[in-house]
Amino acid sequence: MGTFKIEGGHQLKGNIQPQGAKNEALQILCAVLLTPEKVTINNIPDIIDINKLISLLSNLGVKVEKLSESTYSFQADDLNLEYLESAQFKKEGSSLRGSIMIVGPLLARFGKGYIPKPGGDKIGRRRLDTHFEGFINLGAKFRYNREDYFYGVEADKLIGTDMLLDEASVTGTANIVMAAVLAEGTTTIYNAACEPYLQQLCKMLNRMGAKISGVGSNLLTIEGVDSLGGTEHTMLPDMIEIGSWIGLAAMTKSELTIKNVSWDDLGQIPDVFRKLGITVERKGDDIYIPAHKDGYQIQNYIDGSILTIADAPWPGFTPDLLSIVLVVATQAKGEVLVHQKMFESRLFFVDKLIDMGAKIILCDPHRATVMGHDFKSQLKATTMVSPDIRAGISLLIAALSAKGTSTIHNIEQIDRGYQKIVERLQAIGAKIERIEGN
Ligand SMILES: CC(=O)N[C@H]1[C@@H](OP(=O)(O)OP(=O)(O)OC[C@H]2O[C@@H](n3ccc(=O)[nH]c3=O)[C@H](O)[C@@H]2O)O[C@H](CO)[C@@H](O)[C@@H]1O
Ligand SMILES: C=C(OP(=O)(O)O)C(=O)O
Repeated sequence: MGTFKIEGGHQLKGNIQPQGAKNEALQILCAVLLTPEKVTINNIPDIIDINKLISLLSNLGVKVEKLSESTYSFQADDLNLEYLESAQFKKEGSSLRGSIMIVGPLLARFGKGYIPKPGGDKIGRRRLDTHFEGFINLGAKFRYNREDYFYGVEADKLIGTDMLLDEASVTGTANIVMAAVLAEGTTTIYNAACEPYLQQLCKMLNRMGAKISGVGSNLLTIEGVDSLGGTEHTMLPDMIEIGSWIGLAAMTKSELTIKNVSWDDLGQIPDVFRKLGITVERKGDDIYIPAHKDGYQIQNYIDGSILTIADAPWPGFTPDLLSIVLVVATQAKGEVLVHQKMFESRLFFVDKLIDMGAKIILCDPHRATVMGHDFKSQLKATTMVSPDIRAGISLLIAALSAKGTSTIHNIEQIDRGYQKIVERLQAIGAKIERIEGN
């Protein structure tokens, strides 16, 4: 288990370039299974989850070529489908969440898709019903082996149909879209997730020859085609990383420029941080955060009532940034209620922040009220264990703002989503070190 040692209380300064988006990359990499032709992908983040998915694709027989640090080509022209029934696949497929999205493409192209219960963050219940109901609607037969948590779908052919998803699941929509593009006839998917990463997937599939309309809305219409061809695709910058760096700048009172953020794809993210009193300035396609020497003040609602920040499916605010909002609020002036609606186990890390001196009341598993210190009291350094990827980065931000030296264990949880984090933070002046192998 790796560890970070962090000396907090230092101001940072400079530019930071966000990595390619993890959650987009997971969708896009699975889409290479839809064609025997070559697909070239740029801006792939070098993080644990993505490297695991690339290795899984390679074990499945996809020819993978690394063309530069962040560009790879993939060619799925001679797959080894027996791998799907191997013990190795059961182990590798269950070690990340994104692997679930190989099922749709495999089902569409080869008539069968299998997956062990996927991993990902232990942040509450994460059901897969939406995915499999979608495949069943397209005509697939479903089986689930409860003993080894193994899911399977099979179909001689998929037939387009109209469906209304029971929830706007992000990976569920991506999976169903990737199955429907090769189905016979037309599929409509209502209550589809429509976040920028899904839009990116649909645009890429259209470039490969798919016929998807309604991209960006919650009603997708997909006219099935017989086959898809190769393409080139570039990942957007990671919006969760961008939000993390906004939080980092505010809490360490640092002047930071976040480069090439693709502003128009950030939705509510800049405004939510502005509601916490943080100045988020647009400079071309960069975000400029000035040093908040006098702190930042949380806005109330017009009627004077306390601000609530809650998640919702896109274009609502992403649940993946609520842990960061929460940690940033601990040093704001004012109060905020953070309401994590989607996941029931994502707020328990506040115990650690409370140990560090933050004023937080965990109202129930979904809601926490934060009373900011307005920098009148600094957080105290401590030793902690990162429970999940976003709590991990939030604790790291807390440690960088705290007085003294903190230690964070289980940093694999951070490494699975943040590329070369030590080097990038050191480059803007952070005192952070990686201690391997303890
Ligand atoms: C690999 C990947 O892309 N992971 C992201 C993806 O996970 P993932 O695709 O697994 O998440 P889903 O969109 O399926 O939903 C996650 C959870 O929220 C609940 N839910 C979902 C939709 C809804 O309208 N209401 C609702 O309550 C679901 O029951 C589920 O428990 O989307 C999540 C929600 O943005 C993000 O946290 C994850 O980082
Ligand atoms: C929850 C997340 O990831 P995953 O779905 O891979 O667990 C996340 O990226 O915040």
